[in-house]
Parts: sequence; C-alpha cells; structure tokens
Amino acid sequence: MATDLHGPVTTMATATPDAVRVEGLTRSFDGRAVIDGLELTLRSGEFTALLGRSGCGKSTLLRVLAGLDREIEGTVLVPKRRAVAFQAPRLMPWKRVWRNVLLGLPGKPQRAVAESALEEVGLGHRSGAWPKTLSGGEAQRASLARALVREPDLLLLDEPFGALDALTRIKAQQLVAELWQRRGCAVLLVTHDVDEALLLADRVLVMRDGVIAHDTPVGLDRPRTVGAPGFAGLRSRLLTELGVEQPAAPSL
Ligand SMILES: Nc1ncnc2c1ncn2[C@@H]1O[C@H](COP(=O)(O)OP(=O)(O)OP(=O)(O)O)[C@@H](O)[C@H]1O
Repeated sequence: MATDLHGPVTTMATATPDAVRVEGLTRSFDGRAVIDGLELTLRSGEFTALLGRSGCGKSTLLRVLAGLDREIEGTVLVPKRRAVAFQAPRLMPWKRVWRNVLLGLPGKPQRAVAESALEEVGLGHRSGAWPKTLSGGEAQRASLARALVREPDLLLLDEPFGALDALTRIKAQQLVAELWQRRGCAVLLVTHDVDEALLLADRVLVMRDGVIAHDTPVGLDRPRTVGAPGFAGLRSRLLTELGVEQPAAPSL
C-alpha cells in the first residue's frame, strides 16, 4: 500500500469503474486519529450516503475527498472534476447569485453558464438577486448550482438539507435525486438522517472508530417512500449499526 505522508490527494481519469479509491487513510488532530486506516471505494455514478455518530469523522473524510484537507496519510484517488456543497450555503453576500455560482471557475465563464445551472435547480428567476434576499431553501439550491457548473463526476454533500424546514427538505431531497439521475455523477451524502439515506442512496455506509464499519446496499425500487416494503427493516438495521436502541416489536 502506498503511503503518502502529508501527501496530495491524487486525481485520476474519470473513465474508470471507481469514482473514488481510498486506502489506509489516516487523519489525526493533536495526535488523535479521527480517521484511522480507512478503506473506501465509491463506484462511478453511485449514490452513497454516509452515516455515523456526531464527531466520528464524516466531515473530515468529505473534506479530504474534496481536497480541502491534505494533512493525511494513505492513498486517496478522486476524479479531477468534483464539487462540494455544505450545510451552510456559503454564498458571498456582496456578489449576486449568478456571480456566486461562477465563483472559482477557471477562465471567464459567461452568465449564461450560471443561469443554465440555476434553471436546473429551479432558481433561474433569482439569478440577479442578492444572497440575503434568498430563502434558506433557495440559498441551498444556489449552492447546488455552484456545484453543478463544475460538471462534477463526484458530488460531495455535507448535510446539505440539515438547516432546512421539513417541507423544503423533502423538496431539496427530490431535487438532488433528480439531478443525480440526470447527471449520472457519483454522490457522497453525509447525513444524520437514516430515512434520508434510505430514500436517496444505493448504498449506506456507517462510519465508526475511524473506519467504515458497515456497508449496506439499498436494493429498493425508486422513487422510494418510507412506507415501501423493506424500508422499515433496513431502517432498523441501520439504527442498530448506529448503536440506537429500539423498542422491541409488540408481541401478538
Ligand atoms: N480542524 C480541526 N482541529 C481539531 N480537531 C478537529 C478539527 N476538525 C475536526 N476535528 C475533530 O475531529 C473529530 C471529527 O470531526 P468531524 O467534523 O469530521 O465529525 P462529524 O462526524 O462530521 O461530526 P458531526 O456529525 O457532528 O458533524 C471531532 O472530534 C472534531 O472535534
């Protein structure tokens, strides 16, 4: 296994069956390994959800995959085209929405590029608005548009719906499902919500003790509902893997 102390996150050609390959990844803070020899493969075009108790290292892993944290040991192979959206939309208040969408893109991209991505998330009419005039759900959609203009092969989502009210959250989940199906990129979604993971993902990972402790395929038909056959069983299994005690089923 190649070890690359403080090494770069390596990007790879995208025409491979795997969107991400991680081997022996370790990330320590103050001498404590938060990620500890983690192994992970994400296949191209696959939607994966990542669950785990608060503080187990989910965001740290996402930041490594995004290339935002390079103080690592181990090997990380990711596609060059990748984008990340966080729980807080992180829009620059002094730039109009369309300029926020283009922020950091190389060259001199035209406003039309931003507007096409904004149309895709249903926000074309707010292109010229200031961020402070957007609702929470609109700001999150602008953040998604900013990720989409990068035409990512890997979309990293860190609790993107965490701050939204229940109805807006459902709409945002549906939007992400549609975008994923249309774009065909690999998605890694960090969430605390077991139902959200099961509604969206092909595969649900549970992180514990610095590694991927469980890897559960979700073979349910789409579109999914929480009442679908098999949903409750998977939920119960994931909750058990997360260490959540559940009441025993009433005896008949
Ligand atoms: N820059 C940093 N400096 C020191 N410790 C850090 C740093 N970033 C993360 N940590 C620590 O690493 C651990 C994992 O943090 P991380 O944010 O990855 O967890 P998480 O699973 O995403 O948590 P949550 O679900 O609450 O968002 C925590 O104990 C956190 O305090």
